Amino acid sequence: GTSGGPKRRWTIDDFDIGKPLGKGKFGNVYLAREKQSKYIVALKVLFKSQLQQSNVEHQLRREIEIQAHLRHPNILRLYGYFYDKEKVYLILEYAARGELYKELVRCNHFDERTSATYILSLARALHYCHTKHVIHRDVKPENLLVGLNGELKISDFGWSVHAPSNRRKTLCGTLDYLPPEMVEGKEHTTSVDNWSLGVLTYEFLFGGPPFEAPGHQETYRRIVRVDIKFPDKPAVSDSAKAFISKLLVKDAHRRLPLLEVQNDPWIKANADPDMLARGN
Ligand SMILES: Clc1ccc(CN2CCN(c3c(Br)cnc4[nH]c(-c5ccc(CN6CCOCC6)cc5)nc34)CC2)cc1
Repeated sequence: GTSGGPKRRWTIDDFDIGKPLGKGKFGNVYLAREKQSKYIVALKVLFKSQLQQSNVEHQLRREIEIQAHLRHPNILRLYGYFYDKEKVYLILEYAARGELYKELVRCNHFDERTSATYILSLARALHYCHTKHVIHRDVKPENLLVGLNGELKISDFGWSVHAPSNRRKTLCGTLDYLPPEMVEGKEHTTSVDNWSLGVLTYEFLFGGPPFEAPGHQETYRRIVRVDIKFPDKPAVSDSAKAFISKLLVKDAHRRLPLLEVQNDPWIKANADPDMLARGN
């Protein structure tokens, strides 16, 4: 593979380009194969013109800087990058089973065992990031990919920063995953990811985020009030709801620490150890 080898200068001619895996605002992601090693990768091709127009080059530089240094089974690897006159290319790990949110849309919601297994692996990956003072800040289904053995991979560190931070996350995307301190533009630290883990657990079990509302204003209000409502359908255990309530706490210091997630009764009763053993 391309693990830790000498930093060589890649060019597009080193790769056979395959089918597009998806299209985004700034470019596309292609299945690709490195010619010499025959290694399969995902090649994210970004247009410099688009990046400049949206003034996100600094964000891309941070994404590259952060993701290149992270090594964890549940974090999508960034093997390297290169650029030419018009484009920037990111050489990324290929996640064989694609984007998790498409799976969530397809089956509406996940069962408690699947959800607990995913959440425990994410807690481990986020704790690893936090030991390196990296906050992801954008943990949502769209940024989760599924590997060959069904293991989760956190991708897209475009919004990650070094803790602590008061860097405004220009609210272009959805507010749904942001904790009170971020929607209020206050200083925030690694515990924003603990909050997002609670939002994600809710979305896995109920099929949608907890503070969803028609407009930004209403979502904002529901977040800062921590206005959680558990619907009757689908039926979800009280211990799962108790787990969610330990993470969706307004006071950032009182959120369940990521290292404590593995000791939570709901997680212990539902997370699948083999799944986790397989480097998940
Ligand atoms: Cl610039 C930009 C362009 C597009 C996107 C949205 N996606 C971000 C994630 N991308 C992938 C990355 Br990065 C790494 N590995 C991947 N693997 C896949 C993938 C893998 C397999 C499939 C095929 N499906 C798998 C599930 O069953 C039905 C068939 C679809 C997508 N997409 C990615 C695909 C594109 C984000 C940013």
